[in-house]
Amino acid sequence: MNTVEPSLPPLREVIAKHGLSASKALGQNFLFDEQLLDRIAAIPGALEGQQVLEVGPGPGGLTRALLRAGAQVTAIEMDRRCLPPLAELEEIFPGKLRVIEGDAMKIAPATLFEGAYHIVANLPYNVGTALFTGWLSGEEWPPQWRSLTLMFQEEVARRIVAEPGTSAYGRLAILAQWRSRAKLAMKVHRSAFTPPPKVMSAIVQITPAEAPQGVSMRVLERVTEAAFGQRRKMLRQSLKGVPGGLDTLETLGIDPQRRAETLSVDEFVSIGRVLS
Ligand SMILES: C[S@@+](CC[C@H](N)C(=O)[O-])C[C@H]1O[C@@H](n2cnc3c(N)ncnc32)[C@H](O)[C@@H]1O
Repeated sequence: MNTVEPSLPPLREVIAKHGLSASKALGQNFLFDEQLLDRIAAIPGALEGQQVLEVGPGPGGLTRALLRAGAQVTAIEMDRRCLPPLAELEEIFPGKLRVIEGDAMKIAPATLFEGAYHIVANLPYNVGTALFTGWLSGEEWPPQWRSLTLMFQEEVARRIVAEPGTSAYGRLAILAQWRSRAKLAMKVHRSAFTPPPKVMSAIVQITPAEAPQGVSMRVLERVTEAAFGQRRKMLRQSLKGVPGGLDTLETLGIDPQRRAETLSVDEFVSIGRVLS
């Protein structure tokens, strides 16, 4: 890792110099603690020479940590006010940072890279879950990305890594776990952010695993949508509207009196396989 980088001003100075008052509408909560940022940048593993997509670099705190780790960073930022501080970072790390002004919701990462890349982001909360589900929903598997390291509100992070039988377990857990490994990598206290959000945050790390054979994403989504759409109801009620749903439970020997949250990810995959 490059531990010494030329004359990087403290992030608080960067914010002051460029008048970057945090915009609530853009979900801006900035991280200034460089040690914390370095620890976040270390979660994906060695990044030396690796391509990284960062969504929402803001004034560039996480960006500089990724650059220090030796990554080749592409950053998508919507707020034009953040472009000058990011341009300064480009000068300090020549050829290592590409900044794209735009809405990450409208840019397919695959169009930005040849070959593998990692995604690392302190996500804007208003679009975080939508971006995340988009990255996990592609038909192509393994995807072009090698890992996702993403900051969420802790409650959302817990839903992503949730286990069956818990109230947090639902569609997000199944989406994140049926062909990936998902783990809670770090909790981040609200006081680490400026301004501090109302709730705690946590970082999840996702790495692709082997996709189970014979199951389509679309069918699995239909089943989990129906099952968790009425999560308090028994499966015999909630899966009524899914053609072949009740027969599939019988075929697989799954008790129709069970509720969605008691089914393991593998059981959902088995249902999806029969219906696919
Ligand atoms: C929570 S802040 C994180 C800032 C910085 N990475 C940090 O950790 O201090 C989220 C950032 O995402 C940007 N942003 C919000 N919506 C976006 C979108 N749709 N596409 C790209 N960037 C977006 C915001 O302007 C903001 O800079």
